[in-house]
Amino acid sequence: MFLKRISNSFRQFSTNKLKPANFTPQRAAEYLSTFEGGKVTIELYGKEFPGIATLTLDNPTKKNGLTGSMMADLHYSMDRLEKDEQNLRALIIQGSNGTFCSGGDLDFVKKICDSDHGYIMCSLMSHTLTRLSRLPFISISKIEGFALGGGAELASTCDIRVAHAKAKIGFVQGRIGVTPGWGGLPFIVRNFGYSRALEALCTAKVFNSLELQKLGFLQEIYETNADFEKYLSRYLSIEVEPIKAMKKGVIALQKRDLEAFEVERRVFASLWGGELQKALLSENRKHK
Ligand SMILES: CC[C@H](C(=O)O)C(=O)SCCNC(=O)CCNC(=O)[C@H](O)C(C)(C)COP(=O)(O)OP(=O)(O)OC[C@H]1O[C@@H](n2cnc3c(N)ncnc32)[C@H](O)[C@@H]1OP(=O)(O)O
Repeated sequence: MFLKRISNSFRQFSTNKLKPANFTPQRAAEYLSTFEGGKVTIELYGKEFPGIATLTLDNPTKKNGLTGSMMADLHYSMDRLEKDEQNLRALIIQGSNGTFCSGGDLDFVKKICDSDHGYIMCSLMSHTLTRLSRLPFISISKIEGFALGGGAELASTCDIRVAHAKAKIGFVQGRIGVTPGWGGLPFIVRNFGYSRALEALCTAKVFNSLELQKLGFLQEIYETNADFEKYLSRYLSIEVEPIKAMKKGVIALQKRDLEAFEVERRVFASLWGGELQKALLSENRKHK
C-alpha cells in the first residue's frame, strides 16, 4: 500500500510537470508508460512472406484495449519501424486472441479522466498515428473480432483494411461522450468521405464487414487465415522499391490534412473528463 501511494504521488507529481504547454511525445510516452498493462510486439511474418512484419496489440483480457504503457510501446515501435532496418514492404497491424482492439483500456481511461490527461493522451496518439501513416512501406490492418473507438481509428489510419467476415467495427467514442481522440479523424474522413464519416461518428453504429466493404472502408474480407494469406501474397508480386515509391506519393497528399489535428486535439480535450463522459463511462456500456 505504501509503495502504491509512492507511485501514485510520483504519477501526480509527473502529471503536474507534464502540461499541454510543455508536452513532448517523449515526455508523454515516459509518463503514460507508468499506466501498465498489455504489450505491443513486432515480429517478421515468416520466410514465405519476405519483407512483411506484424505489429500485435496484446492485452487479451481487455480485448486488446490500450493502456498507457501500450500507447508508449506504440510510440517506441514507430522509432524502430521508421529506421526500416528490414527494408519492409508491408506491416500488418493486428490484435491477439482473435480480436483487433476495443479502444482505450477503460480501467486506464478512468484513471486519466481529466482535460490535461486527455490532451496528453490524444496528442501522443495523434503523433503516433501520423507517424504510422507516414511509414515508408504500406500498413495493413487485419481486423478480427472488434475494432471499437480508438481501435477503429487505428484501423482507419492504416493504408489498407482487411477484415474477417464476422468482424465488427464501430466509431463509438460518442457513446462515452467524446470525439475521436487518437488522431484518427482525418483518416476516417479520408476513408469514408465527409458525409459517411460524420454519419459513422454521429450514429456510433457498429458495422459488420460487408457493410464496410460496400462503403469502401474495407478492401478485402476473409473467412480463414489461408484466405488472408492468399490476399497478402498479392503484395509479393512487385519489388519493394516501387511499393515504397507509391507510398511516398500518397504521403505527400496526406500532409495537406495535418492542420486538422490541432483542431481535433482541442475539441477532444474540451469533452474529455467532462460530466457527460464520466456519467456515460460509469454505465460501462457494451457495444455489441
Ligand atoms: C478516444 C477513444 C476512446 C478512448 O480512448 O477511451 C475509446 O476508445 S472509446 C471506446 C472504448 N471501448 C469500449 O467502450 C469497449 C467496451 N467493451 C465492449 O463493448 C465489449 O467488451 C466488446 C464489444 C469489446 C466485447 O464484447 P464481448 O461480449 O465479446 O466480451 P466482454 O464484454 O465479455 O469482454 C471480455 C472482457 O474484456 C473486458 N473489456 C472489453 N473491452 C474493454 C476495454 N476497452 N477496456 C477494459 N476492459 C475491456 C470486459 O470488461 C471483459 O472483462 P471481464 O473482466 O471478463 O468482465
